[in-house]
Amino acid sequence: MTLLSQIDPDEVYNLAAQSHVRVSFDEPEHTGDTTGIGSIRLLEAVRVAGVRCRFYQASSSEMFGASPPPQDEDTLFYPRSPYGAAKVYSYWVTRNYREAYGLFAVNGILFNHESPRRGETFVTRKITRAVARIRAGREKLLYMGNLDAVRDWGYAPEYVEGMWRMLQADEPKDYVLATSTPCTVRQFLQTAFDHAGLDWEKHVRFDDRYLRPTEVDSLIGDAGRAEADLGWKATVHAPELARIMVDADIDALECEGRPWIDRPSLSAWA
Ligand SMILES: C[C@H]1O[C@H](OP(=O)(O)OP(=O)(O)OC[C@H]2O[C@@H](n3cnc4c(=O)[nH]c(N)nc43)[C@H](O)[C@@H]2O)[C@@H](O)[C@@H](O)C1=O
Repeated sequence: MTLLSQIDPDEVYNLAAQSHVRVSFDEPEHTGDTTGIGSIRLLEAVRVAGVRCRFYQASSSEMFGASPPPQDEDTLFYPRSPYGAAKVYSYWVTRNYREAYGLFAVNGILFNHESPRRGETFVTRKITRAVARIRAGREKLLYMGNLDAVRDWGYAPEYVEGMWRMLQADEPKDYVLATSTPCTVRQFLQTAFDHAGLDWEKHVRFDDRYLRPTEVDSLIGDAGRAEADLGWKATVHAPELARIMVDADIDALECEGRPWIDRPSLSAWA
C-alpha cells in the first residue's frame, strides 16, 4: 500500500502468480495464496490507498477447463486444477471491485501466449529448447506427457499489446485474447522438429510424470469481442510461433555463456 501511494500509478497489471498448472497440484496451498489471494491483496491496496488507477487482472483460459470449445467471455468456468480454481477466484474479485467500488478493473482472459522468454518447463519452450539441443548434438531424447491436448497458442508480444488496449478503452470490460487456431502438443512438436530438420518420432519418449491428475483437453478461444471493441487480432499462429521459438533457442544456444535476449518483432510494429 505504501508503494502504491508513493508511485501513484496510472495503470496496475497484476501478472503475479504461481502459473504452472502441473505444479499447482503439488503446491495447491501456495498456488491459492499467490494466484488467488494475491489478487485481492493488490485490489484492496489500490482501494484503501485511494489510487485512481486502472487495474488489469491476468485471468486465464484455464478457468474454462472442461467447458468445450470455442470458449468466449460468456463460457461457463469449469476449472480442472488448483491453478484454474485460484484464477476463477481472482476473476470474480476483480469483477466485484469493479461493481462494488467503481474501480476501472478488467479481466484479460488470455489463452496460452508464448515467446522465447517462456519458462523452460512450459511445453512450448521445453520442446523448442530441446530441439536446439538435439540439433547441436547436446541431447538425444525429450520426455513428454500428453501429446493429444489441444491448445490455442499465440505470440506473447501481441497479447501484451492487447492487455494495454484493455486499459485504454472507454469502459472497463472483460476480454478473451486468443488466436482461434487449434493445435495439439503433437503438432507443435512436429512443426518444431521439422523446422530444425529433425524427425520428432526418433527423439520423443513418453513419461507419465508429465501427466496431470485432471487434464484440460481442449482450449480454443473466440476473441471476437476484443476485435470488435479494441481492434485487436492475433496475427501469429502456432506454426509460425514454433519456428520463432526454435530459431531463438538455436541462437541462444550458440551464444551460451554470453548475454542474449530475443528481439520481438511484428509486422504491425514496422
Ligand atoms: C493459459 C495457461 O497456459 C499455460 O498452462 P498450460 O496450458 O497447462 O501450459 P503447459 O505448457 O504447461 O501445458 C500445455 C499442455 O501440454 C501438455 N504437456 C504434454 N507434455 C508436457 C510436458 O512435458 N510439460 C508440460 N508443461 N506440459 C506438457 C500439458 O498436459 C498441457 O495439456 C500456463 O501459462 C498457465 O499459467 C495459463 O494460464
